[in-house]
Amino acid sequence: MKMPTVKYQRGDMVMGRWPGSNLYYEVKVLGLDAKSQLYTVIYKDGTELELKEQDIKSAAGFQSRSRSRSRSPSRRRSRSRSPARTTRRSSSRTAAAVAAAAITESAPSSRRDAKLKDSVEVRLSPLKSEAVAEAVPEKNQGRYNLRRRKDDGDFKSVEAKVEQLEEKEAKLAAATPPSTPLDFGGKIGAYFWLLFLPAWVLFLLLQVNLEDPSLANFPPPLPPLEAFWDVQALGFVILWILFQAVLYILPVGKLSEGMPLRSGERLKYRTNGFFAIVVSSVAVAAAMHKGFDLTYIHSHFLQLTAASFIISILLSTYLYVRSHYAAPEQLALGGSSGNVVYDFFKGHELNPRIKNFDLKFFCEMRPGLIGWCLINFAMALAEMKHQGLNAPSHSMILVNLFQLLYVVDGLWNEEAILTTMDLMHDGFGFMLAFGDLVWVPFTYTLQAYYLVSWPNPLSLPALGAIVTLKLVGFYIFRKSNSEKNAFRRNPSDTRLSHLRNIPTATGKSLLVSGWWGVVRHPNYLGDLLMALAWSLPCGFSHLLPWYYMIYFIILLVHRDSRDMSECRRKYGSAWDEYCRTVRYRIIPRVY
Ligand SMILES: NC(=O)C1=CN([C@@H]2O[C@H](COP(=O)(O)OP(=O)(O)OC[C@H]3O[C@@H](n4cnc5c(N)ncnc54)[C@H](OP(=O)(O)O)[C@@H]3O)[C@@H](O)[C@H]2O)C=CC1
Ligand SMILES: CC(C)CCC[C@@H](C)[C@H]1CC=C2C3=C(CC[C@@]21C)[C@@]1(C)CC[C@H](O)C(C)(C)[C@@H]1CC3
Repeated sequence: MKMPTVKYQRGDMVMGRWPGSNLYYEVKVLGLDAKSQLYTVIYKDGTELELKEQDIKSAAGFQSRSRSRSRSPSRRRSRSRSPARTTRRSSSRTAAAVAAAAITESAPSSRRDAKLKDSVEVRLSPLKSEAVAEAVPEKNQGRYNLRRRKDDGDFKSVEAKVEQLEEKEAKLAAATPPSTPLDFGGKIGAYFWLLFLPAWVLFLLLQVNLEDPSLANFPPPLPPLEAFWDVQALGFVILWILFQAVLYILPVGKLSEGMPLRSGERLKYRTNGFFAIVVSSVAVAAAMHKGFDLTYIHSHFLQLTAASFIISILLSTYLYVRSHYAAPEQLALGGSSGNVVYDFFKGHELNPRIKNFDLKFFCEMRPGLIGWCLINFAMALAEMKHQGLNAPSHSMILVNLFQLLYVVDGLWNEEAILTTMDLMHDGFGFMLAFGDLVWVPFTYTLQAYYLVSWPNPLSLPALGAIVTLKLVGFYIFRKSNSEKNAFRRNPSDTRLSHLRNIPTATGKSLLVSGWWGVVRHPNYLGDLLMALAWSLPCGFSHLLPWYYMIYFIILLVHRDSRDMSECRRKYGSAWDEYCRTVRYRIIPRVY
C-alpha cells in the first residue's frame, strides 16, 4: 500500500492560501489529517484552517525570491504582518480587502519586490488571479511607473509613495471580483429559469382562474395572445412605479448607511418606506373617492402581470448593458461568470445607481412590496363584489392583515434590509428585477386571489390558532433580524453585550448565542411559520393557495445553502466552529 507523503511537518512556518482567493499568508502547520490529506494550519491572528497541500507553499521559496530583489527596510518590517494586524489598521475593510492588503504586505509577490528596485517601478495589477496578473505585466507597468529620486535621502518619500500605492493596489485587488462557483444550475440552469419563471407565473394565474382550480384540471387552456395586452394596464403599472420613485427621492426620512463594500465605501440609502406606504394609501383612498374602481386589478390581473413582465425585461436588459460600463469594484461576485445568459439572469452589477437613486433597493422595497398590499386590498373588494358580501370574509381579512403587517414591518425596519444577502451580495439582474416587479406582487397575492372565488369559513378556535401562529412567527422573525442587524451595525452595542460571539479573521464576528445560537437562520424559521399562517385561512380544498408555503421552503433551503457556502468561504474555520456550536440550520433538532 502506498503511504501518503508528508511534505510539511508540524511547526513548519509556510505560506497558506486564503480560501477563495489567490492570497497567501504566513501560517504555522499544526498537523496533517492522514485520511483527508488536509493540513491544519494556524494564522497569526489565531484562525485555524484546513488546507490542501496545493494551497501551501514553502516560506523559504517566497523569502529567498524576495530577499534577492530587495533589501528595503519597509519590506523587512512588513513581512511579519498578520491578517489580524492588518485588520486592526483599518477595521472598516472587508474580508477581501483585509486579505489583499495583508498579502501585499507580507507575501512575496514579485510585484512588491519590484517596487523598491533601483528604478522603483511599481505595478498595480489587480490580484484577480495569478494567471491574469502575470499575463498583463507590461500593460500595468506602463500605467503605474514611479521614478526613483536621485538622492538616497529621498528614499523615505519614495517609501511613502510605495505605501500609498500599496493601499491602492490592495483596494483594486479587493475590488476585482474573483470567479465564484455558479449557482442556480449554472449556465444551463440560467436558460431554464429564464423560461420557467415567467411560465410558472402564467400557469398560476391561469389555474387560479379555472372554475375548479384543482390539479386534476391541469393544464389550464392558454388564452389568445391579445388577452395579455392592455395599454391601459401598462399605463397604470408605469404610473405606479413612477409614483413610488417620486416618493423614494423625496428628501423625507432617514439617510441610512449600507454595509461596507469591497472597496470600503458605504453607500447611503433613503429609508423612507413607511412614509411611502402611508402616502400611497392616501393616494389610493383619494382615487377611490374620485370613483376609481379598484376591482379593476382583479379583472385585469393577467394584463397587469404582462405589463410588469415587459418592464422587468426592459429593466434587466438595461441593467445588463450598463454593467459593462461599471468599475470592477461595482460588480457582484456571483454574476461575473462571463456568460451572457447567466450574468443577465443572476445580475452583474451589485448596486446599480442613477446618481443617488439605488435601483435594486428601490425595486425590492417599493413598487412590488407596496403593490402587494394594494392588490390584496383590491382582492378583498372583489370578494365582496363577487360573493355579494357587505364585508370581506374572515379568511380574507386575515390574509390581508397578516401580509400587510409583514410589508409594513419590512418598510418600518427598512434599514435592516441593508444587511441581507440581496443587498450585500447579489447582483441586480433578471432574477431580482422579475422577482421584485412580477413575482412578489402577482404570486404572493395568490391566497387573496384564490379567496375571491373560493371563500373558506373559519371557526373561532381555528381563527385564534392561526393568529397565534402568525404572531409567534412574526416575533421570531423580527427579533432575530433586528438582533443581527444591530450587531452588524455596532458589534459593541451595550444592549448586545450579553451575547457571545466568535471572532473571525475578517474582523467581523459571528453571533453564537441569542437567536443566532438557536439555529443558523432563526429569521427563516419565523418567516416559515408566518407563511404557514398565510395559507391556513384558505383551507385544504386545493393545493394552489399552499403554493407560497411550498415555494418558500424551497427558496429558503436554497438560500441557506448559498449563504452557508458564502460564509464558509469568507470565515473559514470560524464558520466551521459556528456550525459545530449551532448544529441546526432552520428548525431546531429537525433541520
Ligand atoms: N418573503 C420572501 O420572499 C423572502 C424573505 N426573506 C427574508 O428576508 C430576511 C433576510 O434574509 P437573507 O438575506 O436570506 O439572510 P440573512 O438576513 O439571514 O443574512 C445572512 C447573512 O447574515 C450574516 N450572518 C449569518 N450568520 C450570522 C451570525 N451568526 N452572526 C452574525 N451575522 C450572521 C452573514 O452575513 P455577513 O456575515 O456578511 O454580515 C450572512 O451572509 C429573512 O428574514 C428572510 O426570511 C428572504 C427571502 C425571500
Ligand atoms: C424569482 C425568484 C424565484 C425568486 C426571487 C426572490 C425574491 C422575490 C425575494 C428575494 C428576497 C426577497 C426579500 C423580500 C421580498 C422577496 C424577495 C425580493 C422582502 C423585501 C419581503 C419583506 C421582508 O420584510 C424583507 C425581510 C424586507 C424581505 C427581504 C428579502
